[in-house]
Amino acid sequence: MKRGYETETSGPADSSETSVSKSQNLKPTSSDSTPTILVSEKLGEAGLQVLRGFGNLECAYNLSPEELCAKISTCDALIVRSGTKVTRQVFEAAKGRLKVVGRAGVGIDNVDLQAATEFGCLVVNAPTANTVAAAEHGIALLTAMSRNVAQADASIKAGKWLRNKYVGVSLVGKTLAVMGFGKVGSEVARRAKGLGMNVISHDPYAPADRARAVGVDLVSFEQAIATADFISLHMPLTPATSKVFNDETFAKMKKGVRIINVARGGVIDEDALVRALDSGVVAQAALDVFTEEPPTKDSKLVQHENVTLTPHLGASTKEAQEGVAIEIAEAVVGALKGELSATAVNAPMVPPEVLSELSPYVVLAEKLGKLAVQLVAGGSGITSVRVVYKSARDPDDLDTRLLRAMITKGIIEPISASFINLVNADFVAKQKGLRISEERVAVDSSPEFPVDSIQVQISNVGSKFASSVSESGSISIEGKVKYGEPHLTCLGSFGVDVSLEGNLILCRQVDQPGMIGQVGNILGNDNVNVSFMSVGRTVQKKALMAIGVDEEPNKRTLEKIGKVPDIEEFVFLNL
Ligand SMILES: NC(=O)C1=CN([C@@H]2O[C@H](COP(=O)(O)OP(=O)(O)OC[C@H]3O[C@@H](n4cnc5c(N)ncnc54)[C@H](O)[C@@H]3O)[C@@H](O)[C@H]2O)C=CC1
Ligand SMILES: O=C(O)C(=O)COP(=O)(O)O
Repeated sequence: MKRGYETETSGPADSSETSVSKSQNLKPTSSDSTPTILVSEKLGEAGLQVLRGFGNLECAYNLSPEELCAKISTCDALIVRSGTKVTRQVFEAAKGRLKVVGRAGVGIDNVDLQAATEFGCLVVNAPTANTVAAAEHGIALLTAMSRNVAQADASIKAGKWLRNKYVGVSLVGKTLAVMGFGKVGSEVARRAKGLGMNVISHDPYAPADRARAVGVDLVSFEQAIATADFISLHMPLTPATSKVFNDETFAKMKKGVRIINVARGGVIDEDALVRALDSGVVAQAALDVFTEEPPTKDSKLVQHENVTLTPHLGASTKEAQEGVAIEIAEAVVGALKGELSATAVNAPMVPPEVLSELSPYVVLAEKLGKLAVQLVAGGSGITSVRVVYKSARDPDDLDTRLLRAMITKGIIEPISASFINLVNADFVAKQKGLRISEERVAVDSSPEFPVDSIQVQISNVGSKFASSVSESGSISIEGKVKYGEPHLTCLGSFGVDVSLEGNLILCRQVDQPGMIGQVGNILGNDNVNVSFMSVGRTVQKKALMAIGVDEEPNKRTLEKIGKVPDIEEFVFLNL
């Protein structure tokens, strides 16, 4: 029982729904790396099948906030509808394990997106599969309200036959204002035109030609509310739309206006709506959504004779729920596989083709970040990073968000406990006072490749390997992708060619014979396997030796290298 209502054990029913136990573990939870996906509200079977095929699926409905918090640290993904509040406490309780929250529907106002972003948790939604269902429900409420269907039904069941009391109003020729001309709003408009209504719309972001194509004029907010006989709400709940229908705006409406809300309860000040209903400014309201769901049973709004109510059923058709379930299951599985989702809500969307092309550069970017930070004396105190992308492509053809995020990850992860991904990279960088500026330089190479080279410069810091400092005084490293693998190609003013993998010893020495042998002997004698060696020179008779080693040499071995005469400096780097 919630707020005095009887509720189901699961979400809104469809005819195949059976009673579901509070926690239905559909596959044994294992301690292996198979991801665990928690579904906290009723989801269509087709989506559950997709999830079962991928991970350990746990369906646990009607969890209290405390129960959700207790469970979440064992879950890699959480799938919700509108009934689960995914608060900051949930992300905190997840202790870093929760990688993705899937909202099986459109509105994400029940997910704390800021907290999700801070914790590096991706949020995806299913934005298209319930559009028609919501639009049809809007039309159902419009017609039911105008003909008093719900009230008349209740009265006849109460033994009354009231043919005069429930005389309705006609829709044809009336003006409907659609507030929010998005996916649902435009479908409502189309259907209302079919009913012979004159449809206008207010949406500050909708293109006028898209509205015109449906025969709808976009008008100002004031004009919409002042001229409409019916107002149907289809905008998201945001700080800008919260309680946008209030005493002041109700006062500007045509007396006797009728309001339908299939969007979010929070866009209406519900107390003001009761006042407007009582004064007759609003003749009727039909509401599918409420500020608090469920609303209190004895609230004036719920009990008002001129209000028709449904318990957030807009998306609840069999067809929509199957569609939404598949859409969200695929998005969540994709995210758990590390793919970027086309329906990400708190991360840049990178189309799959761009992602596959950038993949090797993503690895290079992270390695360069990781290498650069290890060259900083003390490893911290970094405030300013400059990234230069050399590319033959038009700047508009190069999406660097992913590369920047990976450089940030490479720089921050070795020096902090933060877990960084595409979702939270910019947030964490900002929080740590790290300013990352980017520059694109056009080069005359093949535009077949998105990037020719990436240079990472860290300024205003000391370096533990002076050779990495360029003439401008910044630590500077540059890398390229060669044969699909990341390579370091420039360090300070030294040109090098080193595969960026495993562990690396960099030594600067006087350019003379025998140096490679001496260092190689030390490593060999101490059982350190050398995977490659490469030497780069400068004109000043200086050489830079890069040695790849399979494992980290112990302190004594490194000391021996440092004592080799003519080795002027060296550094061990873990990539
Ligand atoms: N009752 C239910 O079960 C369902 C409710 N919804 C809700 O319906 C709403 C619309 O969903 P969709 O059409 O899929 O989203 P959408 O994103 O396609 O459309 C929303 C539209 O609202 C517009 N908008 C934003 N701020 C506005 C403002 N201040 N004034 C007027 N318009 C504004 C946007 O420009 C956009 O065109 C959402 O709140 C969603 O959560 C959606 C599906 C089912
Ligand atoms: O998709 C939306 O925004 C909805 O409001 C649908 O909510 P539901 O998934 O039915 O709880």
